[in-house]
Amino acid sequence: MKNVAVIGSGSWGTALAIILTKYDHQVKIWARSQAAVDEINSKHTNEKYLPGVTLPETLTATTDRAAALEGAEIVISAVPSRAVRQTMTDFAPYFKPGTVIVNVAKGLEDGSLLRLSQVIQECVPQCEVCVLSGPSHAEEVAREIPTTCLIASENEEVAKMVQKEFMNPKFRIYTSTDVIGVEMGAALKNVMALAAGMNDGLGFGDNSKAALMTRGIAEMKRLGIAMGGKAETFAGLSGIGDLIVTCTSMHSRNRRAGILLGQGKSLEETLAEVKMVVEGVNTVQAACHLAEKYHVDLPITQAINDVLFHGKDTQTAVLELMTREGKSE
Ligand SMILES: NC(=O)C1=CN([C@@H]2O[C@H](COP(=O)(O)OP(=O)(O)OC[C@H]3O[C@@H](n4cnc5c(N)ncnc54)[C@H](OP(=O)(O)O)[C@@H]3O)[C@@H](O)[C@H]2O)C=CC1
Ligand SMILES: O=C(CO)COP(=O)(O)O
Repeated sequence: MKNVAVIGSGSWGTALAIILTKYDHQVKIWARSQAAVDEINSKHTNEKYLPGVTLPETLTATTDRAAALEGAEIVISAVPSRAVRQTMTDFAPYFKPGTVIVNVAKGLEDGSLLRLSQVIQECVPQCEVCVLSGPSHAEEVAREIPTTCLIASENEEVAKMVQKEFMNPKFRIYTSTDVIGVEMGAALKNVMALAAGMNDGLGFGDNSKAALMTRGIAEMKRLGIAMGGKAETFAGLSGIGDLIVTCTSMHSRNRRAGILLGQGKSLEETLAEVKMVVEGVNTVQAACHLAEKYHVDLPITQAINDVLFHGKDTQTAVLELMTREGKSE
């Protein structure tokens, strides 16, 4: 049993807090809003992010950073990618040296193009940073539907410690030392899920979805390998596994956003309707910049970038993808 702090009271932070509390850890959530803290502490719910789910009564929340981290041996960072640097900078003075931080956000930092574990390590160099990824919608983990994830750390001992602590009969954890591959799979699958949603919103079918996912994983792998990740990681839980769940599940925020975009809604309308964070939208520009930097071709990612930020209509983007020069697989 460990003392675990979860920074962020959104759907994923709350779901992880629930499953860890149910399997005997002492868990405290840090939320930025007092209303969220009051609801968790007194009503044992988080209706905005996990409607219909009852939280364990021993799971508590606070807005106080020092109180949240007091005694914490493992800290989960569960804020969206755009909030990671500021949040970790604000928390930095409260971390004890050697604390293990598990980043669960899936994305890249705009501008710096850094992976999120790199951002966290810059903010809190005194801590051990690792990454949790895999096909894991919060809505299902919170309801104890069997789920598998991956803990990635260059330090295998750290990965094994987190595996041992987080694993339970409903939440199976594998380890990996390929942090680059795991983080790039996690970030890039969100862009593909936007495309899969557009496929559905446009009224396309199963052939086009299968094509998108197959060529999508090829793109993810191409960039991931160029950055130093391993090919086999993209055949695993944080590659094809997460791609499948995000491209096909109605729980996926990215897929839902893609459906609305495919139906002709603007990006602004789409984000307002989905309400929760849509990381693919935040990741696509960074992915295009990385493609330039590493000289790799990412046609689907580029097409999504053109649709989201350069006014290209979805039908034209699909036609252009389909009529590119013929290639060998
Ligand atoms: N949901 C899921 O199933 C999964 C999500 N993830 C990843 O986890 C990360 C978090 O996603 P998720 O929980 O779904 O997001 P949600 O949209 O459900 O919640 C976001 C949380 O972050 C807080 N937050 C937002 N902006 C800031 C900020 N600037 N500073 C501090 N806190 C902030 C929100 O607080 P407030 O409520 O006050 O706005 C809220 O608690 C994402 O990177 C996502 O890709 C990974 C696997 C599964
Ligand atoms: O990463 C996820 C599932 O593994 C969550 O994906 P969405 O953010 O699209 O809901």
